[in-house]
Amino acid sequence: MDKVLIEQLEVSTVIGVYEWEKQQPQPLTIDLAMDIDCTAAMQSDDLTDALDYARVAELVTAYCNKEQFQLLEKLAGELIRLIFTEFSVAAVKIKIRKPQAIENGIAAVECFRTREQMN
Ligand SMILES: Nc1nc2c(c(=O)[nH]1)N=C([C@H](O)[C@@H](O)CO)CN2
Repeated sequence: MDKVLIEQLEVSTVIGVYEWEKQQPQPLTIDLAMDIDCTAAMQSDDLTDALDYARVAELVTAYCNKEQFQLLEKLAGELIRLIFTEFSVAAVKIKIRKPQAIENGIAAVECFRTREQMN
């Protein structure tokens, strides 16, 4: 299966289980890999036949700006659901890094779901 990727998308959102984390947004970095058949775009050279990664990035960024969750897992699941709702992709892999979570490393969550798994 072909994939359209977005790597190291920087967003800001209110996320965390502790009270101090709920007071202000913090940075996250998101990688997305979306399974989609690129045959039509290969042949036509037309953006309307492609998954427009710029639109996906805008949607994900706007969603993170307005929503608030405790867990990275919840945000990952909601972003996967949003992408399936808005775009004709067959599967989504998402990795969300939370650089400020731990002092001596980078915490992250990675999730993969097919469209069927989310139904
Ligand atoms: N698996 C997870 N573990 C933790 C999360 C999370 O979202 N998923 N979140 C926290 C806290 O919010 C932490 O980031 C504060 O430093 C702890 N563990």
